[in-house]
Amino acid sequence: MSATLNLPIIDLSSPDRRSTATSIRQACIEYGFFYLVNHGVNTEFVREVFHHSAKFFSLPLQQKMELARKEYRGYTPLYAEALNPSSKGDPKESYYIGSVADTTLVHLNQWPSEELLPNWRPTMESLFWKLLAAGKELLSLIALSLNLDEDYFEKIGAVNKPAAFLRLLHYPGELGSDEEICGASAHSDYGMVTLLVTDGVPGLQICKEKSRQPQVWEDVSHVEGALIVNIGDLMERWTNCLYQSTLHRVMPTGKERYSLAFFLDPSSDCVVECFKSCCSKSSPPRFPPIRSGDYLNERFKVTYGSEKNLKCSIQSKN
Ligand SMILES: O=C(O)CCC(=O)C(=O)O
Ligand SMILES: [Fe+2]
Repeated sequence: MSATLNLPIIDLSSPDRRSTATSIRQACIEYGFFYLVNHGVNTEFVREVFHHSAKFFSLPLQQKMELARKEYRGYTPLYAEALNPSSKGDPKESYYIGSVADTTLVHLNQWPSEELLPNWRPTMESLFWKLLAAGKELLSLIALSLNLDEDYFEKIGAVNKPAAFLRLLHYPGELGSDEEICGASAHSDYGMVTLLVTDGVPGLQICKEKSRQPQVWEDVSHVEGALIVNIGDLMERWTNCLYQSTLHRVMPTGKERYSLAFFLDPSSDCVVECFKSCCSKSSPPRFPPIRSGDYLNERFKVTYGSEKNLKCSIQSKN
């Protein structure tokens, strides 16, 4: 049995931005995870999105494979992805939608036809825009929490062409509850922040101290109407490990589960180097500066193996 955490709840629309920023700082230092409420993505709409997601995943495999992932966009079948590269592949299927905000790459997205799944594409595009808006608003508070100007991520070019991805996930329930098989194996996310929408079925767990052995896993419960936010590896590098990109996984419970993960990553040309407010003489930068696109490319390659056209899929062409 794992303990259940009481993660902090952050109110995105609170007028007291200073105090919200202070709570974000505490949450990111202690957990690297928190709940986000009043984020502008309403519960009714989320229900509709899950309905559309379930419709797609219930199509015959052959039909789903017609939209098989290319350029990191489209359908990924069961076991095709290993979030932990030493695992045999995760028992989940997913569907990736690349940034609809990036005019140079938006054409790479694949969509089921309107005849097959009416209103599917506009619903997913609408979710994308809503999560992008919430994510950008959150980033301004994260900047404040690091004693930076609210528009700092804009100023350094991190969000002008964000390499955002929306991933629809489906964990089939019938695969059993073998302790050894995770729905999503232990991993940290790669980029800035992830906004996660869950359907109420449990399974998500975090390990607060990744280097501690044996690892201690704690359950993250679903809070109706809240998004679950977690810090990614590039944010950890930016903050010199002040903010944790926490290890997490999804354990099977025997129940079918759906989730929606929105990865908000920096524009590929943005150079990620330790924020001045996060290093000092006694605490020098732990990581060399790195171009976001190069870093993400490497991480994608390890997770998905060598995928053709990997480079052009996540690097914007200027
Ligand atoms: O499905 C979930 O709850 C988590 C998914 C996740 O961690 C990921 O896709 O990176
Ligand atoms: Fe994740």
